[in-house]
Amino acid sequence: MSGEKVKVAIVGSTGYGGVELIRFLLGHPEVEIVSVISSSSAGAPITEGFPHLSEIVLQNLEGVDPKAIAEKADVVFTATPSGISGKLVPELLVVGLKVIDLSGDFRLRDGSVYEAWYKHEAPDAELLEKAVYGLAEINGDAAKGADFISNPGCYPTATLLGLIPVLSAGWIDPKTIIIDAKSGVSGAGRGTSLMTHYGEINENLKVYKVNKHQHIPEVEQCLSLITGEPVTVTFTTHLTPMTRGIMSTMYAGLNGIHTEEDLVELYRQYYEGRPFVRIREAGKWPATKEVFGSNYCDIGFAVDSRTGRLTIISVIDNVVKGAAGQAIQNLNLMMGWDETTGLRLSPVYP
Ligand SMILES: NC(=O)C1=CN([C@@H]2O[C@H](COP(=O)(O)OP(=O)(O)OC[C@H]3O[C@@H](n4cnc5c(N)ncnc54)[C@H](OP(=O)(O)O)[C@@H]3O)[C@@H](O)[C@H]2O)C=CC1
Ligand SMILES: CC(=O)N[C@@H](CCC(=O)OP(=O)(O)O)C(=O)O
Repeated sequence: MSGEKVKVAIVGSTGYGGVELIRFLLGHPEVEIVSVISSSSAGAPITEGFPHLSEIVLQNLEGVDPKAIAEKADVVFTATPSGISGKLVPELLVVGLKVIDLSGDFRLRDGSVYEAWYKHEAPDAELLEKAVYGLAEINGDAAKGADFISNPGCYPTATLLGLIPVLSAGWIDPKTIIIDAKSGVSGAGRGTSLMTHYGEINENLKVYKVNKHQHIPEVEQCLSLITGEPVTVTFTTHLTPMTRGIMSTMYAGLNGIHTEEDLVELYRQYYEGRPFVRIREAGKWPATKEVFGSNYCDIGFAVDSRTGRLTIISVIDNVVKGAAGQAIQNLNLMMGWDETTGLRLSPVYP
């Protein structure tokens, strides 16, 4: 790159994913943010809605104009809702931008599956084929040099990182997988709703989208690629009264006898050289606070020799590893940089 910084733009910069991209990219040594984009507040300083960025981000918000973005930027992040990205991304690719999309629009290979679960018209099959699914620890090689990456969903990131090593090893029966996942309210984005406002979620725990969550086909698509045959899962999502964090607790029947120590060794080997996945020692389980504000995914295990079942606990910060952090990890892979560049922040504690 001859010492020049790569120029990045962010569409959806006024959402939770977009603002978190700004926070991390400000500390990234290889990039410069050249444009923060909003479809509804173009012309206003970003600090009007986000005073915490006062005297840090000086630009005004700009409108969504692919040609104008291409004149300034090399890479664009689309932190936009599903249904919007599907229409916008083709316009950004055609003007020569590299794109990293945070929405669900390009994660599913089969457009008819997307339409069934997301209830939007699917993007062109050619683009669905072209999009590299950016689960960095699993598919990082495909991201290297790519010009279009589809960032995984928040729940699938925690869930797949937790399940793939043991499924690849053949130690669990894929027919028995049950996933019980919980998210903080920022997973629903910045918009207000009856689901997430204080009086509704404070001191409350809610189950939602049972057997209907749009991340079910994404998890099944990836697990089926691992086993080579269709895998279906029971996947139940919960909303918890916290701002950030996902805990995915997964259950499956074990094939044969494997101890917690065996699992720790299997996972440490599988993720060797992948600094953002941390495996707890046997008998220790991670908590969401231990990854808060960071790009880590922490995983722990419990084997129940009485029932022959394995429990896997995987935690991430949904806004970081589940969205903006992983998107930057994908930028690093795309550009051939060390995957940790700009992401070496320890979790915020307490
Ligand atoms: N929050 C999370 O934990 C995660 C989110 N995601 C995905 O990332 C994406 C962004 O999520 P999040 O930041 O939480 O969502 P938010 O609702 O907080 O933000 C979305 C942003 O998109 C912008 N937007 C809306 N309509 C348009 C449009 N027509 N054209 C351009 N921009 C538009 C809005 O900004 P404005 O009105 O200023 O244009 C808004 O700020 C979503 O697809 C989400 O599913 C994925 C993983 C985790
Ligand atoms: C707490 C909460 O509401 N979380 C959201 C996650 C949304 C998301 O990541 O949606 P995409 O698939 O479009 O990326 C949900 O469960 O729908």
